[in-house]
Order: sequence, then C-alpha cells, then structure tokens
Amino acid sequence: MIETRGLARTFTTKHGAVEAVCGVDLTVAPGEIVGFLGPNGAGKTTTLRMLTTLLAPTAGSATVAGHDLRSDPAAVRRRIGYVAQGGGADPLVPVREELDLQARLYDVPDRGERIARLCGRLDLDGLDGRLTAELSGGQRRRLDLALGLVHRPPLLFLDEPTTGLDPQSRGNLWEHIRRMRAEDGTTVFLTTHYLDEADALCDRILIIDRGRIVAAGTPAELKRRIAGDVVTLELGDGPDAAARARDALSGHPGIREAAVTGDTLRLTVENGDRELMTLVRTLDAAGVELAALHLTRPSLDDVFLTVTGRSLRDAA
Ligand SMILES: Nc1ncnc2c1ncn2[C@@H]1O[C@H](COP(=O)(O)OP(=O)(O)OP(=O)(O)O)[C@@H](O)[C@H]1O
Repeated sequence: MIETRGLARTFTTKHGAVEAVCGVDLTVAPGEIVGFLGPNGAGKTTTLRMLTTLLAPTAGSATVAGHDLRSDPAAVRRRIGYVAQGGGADPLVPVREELDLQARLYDVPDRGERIARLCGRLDLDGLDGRLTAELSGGQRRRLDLALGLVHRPPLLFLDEPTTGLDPQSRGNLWEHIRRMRAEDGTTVFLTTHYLDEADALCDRILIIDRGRIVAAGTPAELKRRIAGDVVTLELGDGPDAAARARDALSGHPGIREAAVTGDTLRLTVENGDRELMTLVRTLDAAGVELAALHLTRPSLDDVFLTVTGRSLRDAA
C-alpha cells in the first residue's frame, strides 16, 4: 500500500541545508496499522507530508495507494485520507454541512447514505446540527476521522490522532480505528507520541531518528530484539556472590549484558521466559545461592531509548 525507496527531503534555509528526511525505505502492506514514532524534529511530519503529496520530495521514489507519488500525485490524493494534527473542520460550520462539503469535494456519488453510515459508525448520530466548535474533544476527533473517510480511501494517514484526548476518549478512538480496519480493510499509517498507543493499536512500528528509519518491527519483536527482557538476580551469599554469579553465567548464549551492582546481578536476555530455568540451574550447579529473582519485560520506551538514545517521554 506504501512503498518508498530513498525518499528524502532537504530544506534550504538562510543558515544552510537542513536534511529533514535522508533516504527512507519503508513498506506498508494492505490492511496494516503502522505507527511512525520518533523524537521531535526526527522527520515524521516531513515524511507524512511527502506521502500525502503536500510536499515534494527532493530525492527518491514512492508508490502510495497504487500510484506513483511524483508522477501522479492527483491519483494518490483521490485514494488517501489525511487527518491532520488539529483536524481540518471549520469551527463555525455545522457537522452535517462540513461532511457534506467534504463529500462534494470528492464527488462521492451516494453522499447522504455515506454520511449517515459514517455518523452511525463513529457515534456522531444526533450531532448533525451542532457547530464543530461545540463538540467535545473526542467527538471532534471522530468527526475528523469521518471527514478523512468520506470518500472511502483504502489508506488513511493520521497525524497524532489522540493528542489532547482523555484516556477514555483515546481508547474509544482506538476502537473506531480497529473497527475501520476490520470492516473495510483500511490501511492506517499514523504518527504518535504515545508509546502505549503504538503498543496497543499498531501491528508494526517504524522508528525514525534524524531523518532515518532506525528500527522496524511488531511491538513485541522490537521489545525482544532491541531492548531484551531484564532478569534481576539478588544474591544472598556473601559480598562477591553477584560477581561469582556473573562469572558462572559468562558465555551463556542467551545473555546480552550482565551488570553487577552490590549484591544484585542484572542480566539483559533475549527471551526471559525460556532462559530463566537454565540460569537458575547453572547457578545451582556453581553453588551460588539465590535470594530472589525478577523478570521484567521491556517497554517500547526502552526500545526507543536503545535506538535513539532518548526517552520518548523526554523527547515528546
Ligand atoms: N519548512 C522547513 N524549513 C526548514 N526546516 C524544516 C522545515 N520543516 C521541517 N524542518 C526541519 O526538518 C527536521 C524534521 O522536521 P519534522 O517536522 O519533520 O520533524 P517531526 O519528527 O515531525 O517533529 P515533531 O515531533 O516535533 O513534529 C527538523 O530539523 C525541522 O526543523
């Protein structure tokens, strides 16, 4: 549904050239929900603006929704929906009129029916006559979704869809996005600053940093492959017990890192569940006594920290 090769954008400023996006290769399959994450200034918006035809690339190529981005941007525009960060609705126009206008712009043949169906599905029934300025934050975002979907695009771009919403409205919007994919097979490409959103909603995540994709995979894959599980062993067996445990475990194939602090040994392992028993047996055989043992799963923030050197929470 999206395929880019070496997609790049350089801005020329008074102070010289800014390489906002430096050669991005990415693939999004039909029906996927893909999250695009990165620290501030990483190149997310620039990439999104290129993919939605709002900004011309300075290099590279891309096929979006079946059409070439550079040679046929008009065809791309007809096949995609785009919900910008602040949404596009005019605050002083009633909901129904706003939807009708959008449907006319795209020449939707069965306008009335399409709008009624979207309002039903996105819980906007009964709000037709309200000005968009009079909607709650959640209702407003659902209207933005309806506006992006009115022409039945197979591919929808969402720029930070739930920023500023309370947790309940965020969860509700996730449900609507999931349902849209389940019922219509809509492909979704979204940017977000919320790691829990990426974790709960996205099939796959791409992390961009300084204009380059630095990691890609399912949330579970990224956590396992990049951050790894953490096994913390507390040793109750004299002052050098943690160091003895580390030595006994050295060369163990599943261990990526081992760090001793006081009487604690902290191990980063590929697959904590699988390794746990072997670790305990090895320590037992070496005569090292364990006082306690904890297994901690990494979060997406750990992944983010590993690949960008920054916590997304700090970077956001
Ligand atoms: N019109 C422009 N002129 C010059 N530089 C720009 C322009 N737009 C973006 N940039 C620069 O390109 C880089 C990438 O910006 P971009 O807005 O794509 O990042 P982002 O990942 O979307 O960040 P944020 O999370 O803050 O929205 C930044 O260094 C930014 O300052």
